[in-house]
Amino acid sequence: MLSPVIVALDFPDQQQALRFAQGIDPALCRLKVGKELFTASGPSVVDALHQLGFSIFLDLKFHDIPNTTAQACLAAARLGVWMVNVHASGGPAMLDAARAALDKCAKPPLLIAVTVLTSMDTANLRAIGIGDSPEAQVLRLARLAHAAGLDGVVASPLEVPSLRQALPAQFQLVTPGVRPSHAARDDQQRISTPADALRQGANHLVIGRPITQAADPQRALEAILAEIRPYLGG
Ligand SMILES: O=c1ccn([C@@H]2O[C@H](COP(=O)(O)O)[C@@H](O)[C@H]2O)c(=O)[nH]1
Repeated sequence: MLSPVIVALDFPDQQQALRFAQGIDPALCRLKVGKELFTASGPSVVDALHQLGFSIFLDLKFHDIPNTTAQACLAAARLGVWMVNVHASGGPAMLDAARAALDKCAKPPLLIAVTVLTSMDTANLRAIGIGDSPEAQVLRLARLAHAAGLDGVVASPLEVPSLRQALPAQFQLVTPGVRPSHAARDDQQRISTPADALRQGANHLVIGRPITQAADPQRALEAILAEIRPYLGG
């Protein structure tokens, strides 16, 4: 079975990202290219990581009017990435447009919707006018994403049990906010350990700083894989 770990490559430039990637075995994880690295380096970093043998989650979290979002998803698909994402809070018309655009591709990437950022808690939600709990808001947005035919959602591991109960088994659950028990929480609010996230039914674990900032990243990755091995299927 493929590793469920997606390492978040949050580096300031291509050179540092590639230096890191060259020290990691592509059989052990996928990589996530986010806003910092893509803004600094552009599509060339995706090409270079593909050449090293990695599958790429392009985490640009598109959130715009339907046409702009759809065209951005198409541009991402042309890079040959494995997964792309949009914000579910862009609403049904935006989600439908993104889905329709990617359906025109011969080999579309997985299309995933971000629900509530894992850095947000109840107080943050209230500050932007949402009185519901993170769990209720995640579920509402995940249902929208599912209704629009998306392949899954990004949510914290804490919402995985209710998502698994409410949505079909093939709906992909991608969870950042994953922290080995010894690791710092950083700016994440809704967290759990890699083993707990998988045990609850997450498909993919997005993990950045606990691996990228480790003294020995390959060893940190291998330690996480050893912790989750009992919970891997097949
Ligand atoms: O809700 C979300 C959506 C995306 N992210 C991204 O995941 C990584 C997490 O990195 P850590 O260093 O493990 O905290 C980061 O690239 C975020 O942009 C998220 O954390 N939460």
